Amino acid sequence: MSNTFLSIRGLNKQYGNVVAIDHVSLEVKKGEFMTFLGPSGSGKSTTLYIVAGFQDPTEGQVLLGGESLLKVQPNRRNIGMVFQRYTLFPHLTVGENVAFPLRVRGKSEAEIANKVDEMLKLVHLKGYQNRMPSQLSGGQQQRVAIARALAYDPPLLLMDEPLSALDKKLREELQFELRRIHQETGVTILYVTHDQEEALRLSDRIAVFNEGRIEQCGTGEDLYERPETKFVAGFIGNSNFLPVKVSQVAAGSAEISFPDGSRGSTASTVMDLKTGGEASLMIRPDRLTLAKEAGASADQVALPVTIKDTTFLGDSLYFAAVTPWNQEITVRTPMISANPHEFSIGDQVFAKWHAEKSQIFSA
Ligand SMILES: Nc1ncnc2c1ncn2[C@@H]1O[C@H](COP(=O)(O)OP(=O)(O)OP(=O)(O)O)[C@@H](O)[C@H]1O
Repeated sequence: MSNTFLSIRGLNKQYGNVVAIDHVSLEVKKGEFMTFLGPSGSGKSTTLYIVAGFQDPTEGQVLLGGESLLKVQPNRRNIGMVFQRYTLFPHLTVGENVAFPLRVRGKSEAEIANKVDEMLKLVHLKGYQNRMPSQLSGGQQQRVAIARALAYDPPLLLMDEPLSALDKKLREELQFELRRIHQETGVTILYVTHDQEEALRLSDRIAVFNEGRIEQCGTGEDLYERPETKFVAGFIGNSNFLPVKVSQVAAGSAEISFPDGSRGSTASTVMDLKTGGEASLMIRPDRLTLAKEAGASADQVALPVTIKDTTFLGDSLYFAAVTPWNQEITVRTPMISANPHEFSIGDQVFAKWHAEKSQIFSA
């Protein structure tokens, strides 16, 4: 890729017998907001810390602008960093905190004053210059940390769960701010989170980590609409996984049967799908509709279900329904196309979906 800015190649890190990351490779473009998303212990922080220089890889290479980063001392890497916990100097004012990296780099007083002003404006904390960190809310402290990290115009900003210590409302506010700051500065960001909603809101692309590997890297839409593994399908968005038997495989489609004998098809296949084999069919709750009659068009699948619960969620209706083999599945219907009183608990109805809206994975 010619416009690659940061290149992570075959990174491997072992702590004794523990493999923290296993041949992680990734190309990041200049100005991109790239998020590492994955469960606890999946290797996100280890990868970030190797880029930062806090850890050395057992194997692999990291290039920034085509030059190896691994040979450069951490304090010379010119990379901005923001962590989960507020890491401001408690004895310095807000202004002095932001000025700190500039002082270390020997900038002139005039330059420092200008930059501190500009940065506090950027994070919407104009006028807070003389406050002490202890006089700020958690969200404000993180804004100062962001201002400090960006003060010397680093080409790369690393953020390790920077919003996870904040309550939901503040977190959402800062997510919005971060997007704006990213757009205004054009800085390349590597961001670590285990919150999929946060990842979807912020990122240009998301690398999904699982057990030390990147399972898939793509836009939020790629990951939601075209997950390549069952793990990604389950980790991004909500999903129903139905056990199926494969009765026929053709190019780009498969005939399947469900445990109650009902038949259907799916417009997706995976490499190791075999006729007669077991597989898992994934359908998003928002791709399912409920109907009183079975009548389905040729490209639709209709499964008999019994409604177990209905919930009004304001913008949508949520149903829990039980299949003939006693599996609970969920259906989500936007209010705009729903009549809240059409279905009741105990109703025997049909859950329908279009074959191309489902995806099959080896079981
Ligand atoms: N210093 C260490 N010594 C031994 N094992 C470690 C060390 N640091 C990390 N590990 C292990 O490496 C694996 C990856 O950890 P890492 O912190 O990168 O995951 P993570 O995805 O960032 O998780 P979290 O979201 O909990 O921070 C885990 O199994 C962890 O226990």
